[in-house]
Amino acid sequence: MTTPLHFNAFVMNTNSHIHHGQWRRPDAGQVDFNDVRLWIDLAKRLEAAKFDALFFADVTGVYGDADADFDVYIREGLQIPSNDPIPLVAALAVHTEKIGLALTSNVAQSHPYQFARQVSTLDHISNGRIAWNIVTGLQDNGARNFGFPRLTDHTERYAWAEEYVDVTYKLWEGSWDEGALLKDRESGVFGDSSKIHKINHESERYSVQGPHLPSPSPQRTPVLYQAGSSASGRDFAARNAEAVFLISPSPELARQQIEATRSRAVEFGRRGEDIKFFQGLSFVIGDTEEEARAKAEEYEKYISIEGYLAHSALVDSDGRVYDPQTPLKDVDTNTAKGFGEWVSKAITDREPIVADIAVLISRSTRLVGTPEQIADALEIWQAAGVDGINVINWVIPGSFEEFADKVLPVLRARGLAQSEYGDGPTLRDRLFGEARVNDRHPAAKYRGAFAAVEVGA
Ligand SMILES: Cc1cc2nc3c(=O)[nH]c(=O)nc-3n(C[C@H](O)[C@H](O)[C@H](O)COP(=O)(O)O)c2cc1C
Repeated sequence: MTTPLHFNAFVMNTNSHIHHGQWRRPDAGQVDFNDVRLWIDLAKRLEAAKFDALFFADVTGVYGDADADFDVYIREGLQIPSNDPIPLVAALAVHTEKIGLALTSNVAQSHPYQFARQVSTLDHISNGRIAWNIVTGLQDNGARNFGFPRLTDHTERYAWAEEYVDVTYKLWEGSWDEGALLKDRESGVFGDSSKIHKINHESERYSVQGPHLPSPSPQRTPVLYQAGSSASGRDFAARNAEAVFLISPSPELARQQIEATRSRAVEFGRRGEDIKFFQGLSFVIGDTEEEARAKAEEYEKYISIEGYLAHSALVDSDGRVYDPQTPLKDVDTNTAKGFGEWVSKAITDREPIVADIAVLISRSTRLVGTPEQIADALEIWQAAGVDGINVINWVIPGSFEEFADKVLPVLRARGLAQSEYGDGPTLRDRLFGEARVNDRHPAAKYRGAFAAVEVGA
């Protein structure tokens, strides 16, 4: 039997998120991202199309060298200006009923006590539809905005994330026992203090006494997303993630990453199927192949070479984005060496230039074709182990509308997309068949763990 794929709409509360330059198109609604009505309208459309979730990426500063100027980012509207997804998700929660709402939050940007409280509040407001994309940052500027001299060392960032999630797991899973909230008007007892516990957490960075202020929300722990690809990132995912976000250049490479992460998860006492993998893809859809190709060419006219280079931090030693015409052999960058090697392999009939990198990035996870051809390609991704797709947009809302109107019906006919939301009120119910993290997840060990600790101890 065919299993339906899951579909998320991948967005950011900004003008230019992934496909830089497209905001100049006349149908690009994302220029009005400050207007909450854009997002409410999008969330409703996605829910009508039975998308699993609306997924918000986020950053804590600008890309590139923290000491360089940032005029490229401003000119392009490239993730600046950008708004915080958390209050936006609250607004979307009250205008929708079923769709999951995923937000990104960096461990450096807020204290875990405060963050855990915000998430519990959102999970209450949405009746259990919140997911958290756990990130550790990619920007020196993003670190400096929170009082750190630079981005913390890579391995250390993941150690920090482990410490951070540990605090939140204790608050979400351990601080309140089941049945602690009584709301008993007769007896005049609102909560049962014998079932509510301080967590007395002490670690290198955090000291948190507790108890958690909110009462348990439908999911308690939100659905946990993560996107690390390095060895330490993968270990973190194998231990903690319930969904992993990939931008793999091919199904075969996705398969390798999925298998490696799943077998690592088993070493940590979890099961391979405890983690779902979402590949990021963008789509150019035509009624015929020719129409799709023509549309792809039209999108390419709007591509901002400089935008892609700036986003991928292809900058010189002074932190400046390279001139697009620079021969690749003259590039000396610390930041994006992998891209150079990739382009040199792809372009062999002439001298590759910096602009080639941008074009290749824009095409790397793009599927161009008829709805049938796209469905065929998605079957290949699914066969590689992918459970879902994060649909990356060119324009909002058009890219999602087109996908919903043209591709989803074909996928449904093949059993590859859901026609209705699954049972259960929460996002986790619909992904995993239960509202709470399963017993193999590290958060689960805190259930009841503080019950023996005397109140006030
Ligand atoms: C599809 C995808 C989406 C991501 N979204 C964000 C994001 O919204 N904010 C962020 O700070 N980092 C984001 N990242 C970066 C990851 O959190 C992570 O730092 C990056 O993949 C490098 O992984 P590594 O640290 O294991 O090498 C994203 C990465 C991928 C692949």
